[in-house]
Amino acid sequence: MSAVPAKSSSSSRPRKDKDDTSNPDINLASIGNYVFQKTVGEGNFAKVKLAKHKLTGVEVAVKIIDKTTLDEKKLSKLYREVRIMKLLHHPNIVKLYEVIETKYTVFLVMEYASGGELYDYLVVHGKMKEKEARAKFRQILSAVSYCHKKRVIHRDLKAENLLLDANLDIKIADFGFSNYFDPDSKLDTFCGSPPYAAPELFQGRRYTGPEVDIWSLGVILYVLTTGCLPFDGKNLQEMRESVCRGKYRIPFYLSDYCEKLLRKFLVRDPYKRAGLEMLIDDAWINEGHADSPISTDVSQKVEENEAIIRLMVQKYSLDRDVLIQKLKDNVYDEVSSIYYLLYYE
Ligand SMILES: CC1(C)C(=O)N([C@H]2C=Cc3c(O)cccc32)c2nc(Nc3ccccc3)ncc21
Repeated sequence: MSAVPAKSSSSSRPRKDKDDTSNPDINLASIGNYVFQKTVGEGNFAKVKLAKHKLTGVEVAVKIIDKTTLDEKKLSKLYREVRIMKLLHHPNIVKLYEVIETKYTVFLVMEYASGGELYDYLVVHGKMKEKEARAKFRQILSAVSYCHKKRVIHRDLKAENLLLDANLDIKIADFGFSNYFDPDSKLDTFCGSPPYAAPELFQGRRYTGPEVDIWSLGVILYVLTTGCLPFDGKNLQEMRESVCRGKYRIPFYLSDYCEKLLRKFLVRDPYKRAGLEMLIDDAWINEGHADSPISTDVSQKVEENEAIIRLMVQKYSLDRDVLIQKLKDNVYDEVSSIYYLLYYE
């Protein structure tokens, strides 16, 4: 039971040829105030490099997107991802510090989660005891309900997209499939990775939004506590049948409260599936946390920190009013990024 499942790819995208050198930005050693160190990840349309901010020394992760490989649709999805990242300020969601755009490339300067993927953590350490799974799951739940309160759905929640920072706190990454939702209308794009996808997505049904993230949260809870996927299959057809049948094994070692919680998440009928507001006072979620309910409106909205502003004005001879106005306007440039890096450090 403890064999952690194989990585799930969110959707098959054509690999672009590696050696196209039409984009002069792709192999830069630095960009803006950031010096690249090593490659942390490579996707089909983006490369992520570890970098260091020259002025503050803070380590960041820079997502480098080669615009020349994107068509109109993908480009608008990229700008939507950036708009959504600018909206989200939560301790368990990776932060966006700065956006640098050239003719060919977009550089998203973001928080670096040095602990890597929760997926890899499970491969190394095996399933978690319920106490540890609860601590992680509470952070995930807090971040996802914060997104839903902002009318944002992630749509690709999975162990591979849950990163860990140096303190092993959760940092939700990769909002590439995220979107806004309207409680009174339906979305119909099939997103996410099959083992974590809700039955209605396999059935091509339209959905409101939050309910598909909630299904994925149920799968994540199962993976955290058992180290296995609840639904599996040799191919997409088998996976689809397994998810739509909705039957999964409950290992003997799972507590009753944990089993009851799984049953609230993994409900095939999206209209019967629990909403996050109901789950916040679930018995398993609150075991040992009676005095500290999950705070869902944890907005780390950046307030003006006088000490940091004064330090920046003196050390980098920046104009105080210009800096404060940038923070008010939610700007993500080389000046405001110094503030964010010092503020969140
Ligand atoms: C910018 C951002 C948010 C991002 O896009 N990635 C990529 C890159 C690799 C990867 C992945 O393996 C899974 C999800 C996201 C990602 C990041 N990876 C990290 N740390 C890390 C450290 C060791 C191994 C994997 C990830 N910190 C921040 C980011």
